[in-house]
Amino acid sequence: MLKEQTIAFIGAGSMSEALLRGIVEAKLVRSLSVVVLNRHNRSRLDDLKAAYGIRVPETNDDAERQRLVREADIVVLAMKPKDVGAAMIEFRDALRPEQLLLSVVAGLSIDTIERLLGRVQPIVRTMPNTSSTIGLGATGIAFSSSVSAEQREMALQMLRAVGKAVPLEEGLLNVVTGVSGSGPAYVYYLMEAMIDAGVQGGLTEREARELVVQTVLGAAHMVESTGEDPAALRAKVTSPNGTTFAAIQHLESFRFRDGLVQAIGRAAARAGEMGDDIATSVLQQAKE
Ligand SMILES: NC(=O)C1=CN([C@@H]2O[C@H](COP(=O)(O)OP(=O)(O)OC[C@H]3O[C@@H](n4cnc5c(N)ncnc54)[C@H](O)[C@@H]3O)[C@@H](O)[C@H]2O)C=CC1
Ligand SMILES: O=C(O)[C@@H]1CCC=N1
Repeated sequence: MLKEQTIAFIGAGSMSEALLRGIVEAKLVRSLSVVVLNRHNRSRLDDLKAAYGIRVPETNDDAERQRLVREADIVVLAMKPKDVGAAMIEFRDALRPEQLLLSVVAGLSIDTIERLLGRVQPIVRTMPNTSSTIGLGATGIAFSSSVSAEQREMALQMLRAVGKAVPLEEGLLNVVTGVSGSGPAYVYYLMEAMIDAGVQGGLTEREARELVVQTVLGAAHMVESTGEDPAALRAKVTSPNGTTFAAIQHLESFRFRDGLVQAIGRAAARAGEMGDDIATSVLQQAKE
């Protein structure tokens, strides 16, 4: 049961905050069973403690940080990919073989963690997105072979506290990174362009923003609540030789759809490259 677990977050950034807020507010855990560590920025920890009632280390003492990680049932890795090598080396000796490691780090593979630890370990590799902050995240989630059924359930509960979580083979997490991990940025990019167009046409920024936000919200809800394919819904907006038809034709002349498909492929490939870089640097640092 998640409620009886202690959870240590390594890294106090936006992804950690989204996840800890979700599990604390849903009362899936006792707030005092959650501890958050951060490399720098003590005031960030104090703010999280004040907001969610979680625990933070009392000192900046390395031994206390190690102890807090050692004592946890679940350890969440939530630092930037560039910092993961140093963090894994810092906490390697504190980690116990039965602890569940849950990573949100883009590219960090189960294999890299297990090679660094020199053993199999229950590991959950996830790829969430920033909409987790408001409970509307979309997360791909993969499990190492030694994750127990109970640990699997607890990890799913944690991620489902901040949105939807889809269990997948680990090999699919790079494409998930391209589709939904980075996905909010493509939608914001589209929204930026739609707002620009409205302003260029004479709307105020505020008017354009209000109309665009509602359009995007409405379109997402339409797909969800009707269960229809986006293509079928698009066809209903598109009158023969009308305005939408003209706009889509123009987008097609720029190969917009192909461009987006290729962009997502590029993001997925980049996730793979980042994973390779992390593996090289983590294993190199471990040898030094
Ligand atoms: N931003 C996004 O859209 C998404 C990010 N991610 C992944 O989430 C991870 C975290 O991202 P953010 O929360 O945006 O990062 P962030 O930079 O806001 O926070 C990371 C925190 O970790 C701390 N940290 C670094 N090394 C540490 C150590 N050894 N001990 C304790 N704390 C340490 C840093 O001081 C920093 O405060 C990244 O690996 C990223 O790939 C995953 C999905 C989506
Ligand atoms: O841009 C990045 O690398 C991270 C991973 C997914 C979203 N943001």
